[in-house]
Amino acid sequence: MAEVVRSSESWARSVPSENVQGLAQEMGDTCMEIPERYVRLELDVGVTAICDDDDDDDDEGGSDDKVPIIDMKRLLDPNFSLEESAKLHSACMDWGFFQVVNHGVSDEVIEEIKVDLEEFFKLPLKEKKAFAPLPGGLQGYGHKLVLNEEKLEWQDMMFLITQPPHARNFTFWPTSPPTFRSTLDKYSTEIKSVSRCLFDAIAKNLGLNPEVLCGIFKDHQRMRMNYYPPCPKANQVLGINPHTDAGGLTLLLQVRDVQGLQIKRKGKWLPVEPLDKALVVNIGDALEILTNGKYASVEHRVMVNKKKERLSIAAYHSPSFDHIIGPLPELKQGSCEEYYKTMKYDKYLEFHFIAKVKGKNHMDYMKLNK
Ligand SMILES: O=C(O)CCC(=O)C(=O)O
Ligand SMILES: [Fe+2]
Repeated sequence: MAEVVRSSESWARSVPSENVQGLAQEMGDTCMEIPERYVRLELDVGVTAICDDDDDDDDEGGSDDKVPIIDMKRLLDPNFSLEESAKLHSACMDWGFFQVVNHGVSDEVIEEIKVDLEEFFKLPLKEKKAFAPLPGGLQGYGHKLVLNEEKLEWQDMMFLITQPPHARNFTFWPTSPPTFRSTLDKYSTEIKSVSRCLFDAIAKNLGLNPEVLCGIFKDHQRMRMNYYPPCPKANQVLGINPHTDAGGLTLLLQVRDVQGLQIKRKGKWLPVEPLDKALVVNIGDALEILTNGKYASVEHRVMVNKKKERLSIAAYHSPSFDHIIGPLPELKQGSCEEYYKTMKYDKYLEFHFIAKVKGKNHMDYMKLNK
């Protein structure tokens, strides 16, 4: 096993990971078994909730097995915004996940980023390795954060800090493939403005000054580009382990119409159906803490497909490392108790990434009286 590289960011450790794309190819060519380090005998695929396309529940409000859909055009239209904001509020409280349509990211940019991403993962390994992180760095192709899982994840990924000014400080950025880089620039800027709109609407729903949330989440955007090769024994591996996202809001684009993302809902795993051009949005731990638990970060994982590859891009919007995270004073007024500890975000991250945790257990540590 590769040696752990301690990054310049105190909370993060990353290890060079195996090239899973190559491994999957080799398995296809030789009919070899899945290496033991990937096999999850305990995988509870049996409890996966069924997503029934034919049920009569309407998407507008009632369905309990489909992630709510928020229409951003309606959210911004004075004639419909009250109604759509209420939908957003209940999605944040009851689901922690929703899909956003009419989000304003242009079709052109979405198409470009999808194509560039597919092209990148198609490159020969040698070329992709040119984008491996420098020693101690986190950004680039092939390394992964260590989450203390003994079993490996069935995926390759590239991790980038995309939002200036921080992006400028990192070595990967100036060396990224030029077309990819300009597409990412456009995509990250457009995604950033979608996240601003959402933070704004969320702040209004919580009775906060919009500047409060936009201020906290204004300049940290990271992207994780995920490539999940097919696996003949797809039910025995995991593309990504059950986890919650650490930050405020994650905006995810699923590149192809291949199901894989599942969220924990009422004790079961529920698939999130890919919806053309929609962004899947979820609440992260920092927003759960800031809202004093009113909005919850929800555990999710990724299953892989037997035959098809799957790609996604997750854009995380997080507080800066030295930001103090705790329940916002405005949300603990009156009789409301304070349920979470207050600490610097990097201290929290250290715990999120380094503690021996699984799924969402680490949030227990953040709760008071535990
Ligand atoms: O690929 C996906 O659908 C989800 C990825 C994810 O959860 C993440 O990158 O944090
Ligand atoms: Fe995630």
